[in-house]
Amino acid sequence: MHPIKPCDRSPRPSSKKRKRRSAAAATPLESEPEPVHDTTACNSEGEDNATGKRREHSNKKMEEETSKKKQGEGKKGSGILTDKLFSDLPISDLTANAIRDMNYTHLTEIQARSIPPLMLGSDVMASAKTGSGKTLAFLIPAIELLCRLRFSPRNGTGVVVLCPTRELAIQTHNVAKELLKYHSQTLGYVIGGIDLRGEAEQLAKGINVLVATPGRLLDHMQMTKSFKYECLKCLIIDEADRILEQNFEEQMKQIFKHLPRQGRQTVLFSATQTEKVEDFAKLTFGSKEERQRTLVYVGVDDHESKATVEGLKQGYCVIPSERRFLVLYAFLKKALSEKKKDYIVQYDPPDETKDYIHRVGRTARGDNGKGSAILFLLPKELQLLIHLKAANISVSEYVFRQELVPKLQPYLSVAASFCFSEPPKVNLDLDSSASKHRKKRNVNTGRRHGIGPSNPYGRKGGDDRRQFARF
Ligand SMILES: Nc1ncnc2c1ncn2[C@@H]1O[C@H](COP(=O)(O)OP(=O)(O)OP(=O)(O)O)[C@@H](O)[C@H]1O
Repeated sequence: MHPIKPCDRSPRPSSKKRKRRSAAAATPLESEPEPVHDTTACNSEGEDNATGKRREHSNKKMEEETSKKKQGEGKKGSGILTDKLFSDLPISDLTANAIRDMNYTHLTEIQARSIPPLMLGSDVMASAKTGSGKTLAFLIPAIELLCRLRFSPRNGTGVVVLCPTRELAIQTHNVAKELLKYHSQTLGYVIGGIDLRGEAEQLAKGINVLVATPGRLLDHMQMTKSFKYECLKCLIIDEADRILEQNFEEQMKQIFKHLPRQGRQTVLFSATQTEKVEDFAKLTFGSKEERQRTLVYVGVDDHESKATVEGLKQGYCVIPSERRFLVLYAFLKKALSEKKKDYIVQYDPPDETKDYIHRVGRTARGDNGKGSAILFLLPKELQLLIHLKAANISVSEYVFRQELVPKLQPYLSVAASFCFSEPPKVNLDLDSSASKHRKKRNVNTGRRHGIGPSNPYGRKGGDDRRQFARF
């Protein structure tokens, strides 16, 4: 079990003391969290009515589902699942019931290999393909840790999960919300693009599990006085490879300076093992020698030759730039008419192989996940395939079947009328000076965005250094 300092296990105070302690919630915390006096915490002694009812309900549910689960035990998915069961994990009933509600029975490999060392309190550095179940792998032990320590809002933040993008932070927050369903611990996120003051108000109330993007976390560390993180017990860095790519390195250094190091567990997860992740590990865990003494490595795909998942079909299609939009439009329209989702279409190539892996990793996720990804390439971009092959990613040529061509034709002609040679005449009846100016400009240049055969990405002159393929 995770080492708990003696003060974490101090006996539960009387209800009088409890009241006094809550009244003193505004006083600064000592370096260790106070024991939490919330009777809904995961211990079985002294449970209140609400907990009793919940337990009764969940026991009933458990009984109902035991037979169901038993039937399912023998038939774990043939994909990423192992034969290890969540019901065999030494976790609280509260987490176990939430997992059952999520309909998960078997652990994926990354979960089976990283949850045990994380539950023991080790620092862990793990990598596994996208869509292999990393989120639960780090969230379950982190939530269990706070549950065991009986964290409550007045203890402030006990777990920080850092994500490279807002979208990922929200996804992670949603999974944490499901896992915390029966727990008393609080959850929240701080991400860029949202009102700083509103977030600060939430932080002041005490967020135990905080999902954050690095820049915004640092903002609050520097500016939000009511943000309490002195008792931080676990720092999780998800998608470490992408965090460094987004130029968060300086912010990460600052964050490490602010965070308490003593008694803190550090966890680093990534989808790919790259030099950047190695650099990050140096920053996070110290030199290689230091790390070898204390760190647990979990490399699920180390023995695997394939960088992408089994259920993913990957194709590429060479299309001259002036037809790319037409093909995209036709492709999407057709997919929509057939009610097909989830296709990953890469309209332009990624800058690096690992970006490719991350993009296609948005489909064929989870156990036995199936999906398709198609990559549009200009003839001169074909050399990207050499880089992909070097990383053991095989992408086969996608040829539009002859019988598909007549089906695509109506869409192609609609798309052709959009922004290519003969735009349709549409009177928007907007007579503002801005629209007049726009009309004038359109007449002069033909294409406002400047995209054309000689400029497929709409580059605005030689100095335009926005992200374009560099192959
Ligand atoms: N034990 C499990 N059994 C069945 N499905 C699972 C299990 N664990 C996770 N999943 C499902 O697998 C999918 C991918 O999980 P998750 O998002 O955690 O992957 P990931 O490795 O973090 O991916 P990425 O690197 O792209 O963020 C999700 O849809 C999730 O619901």
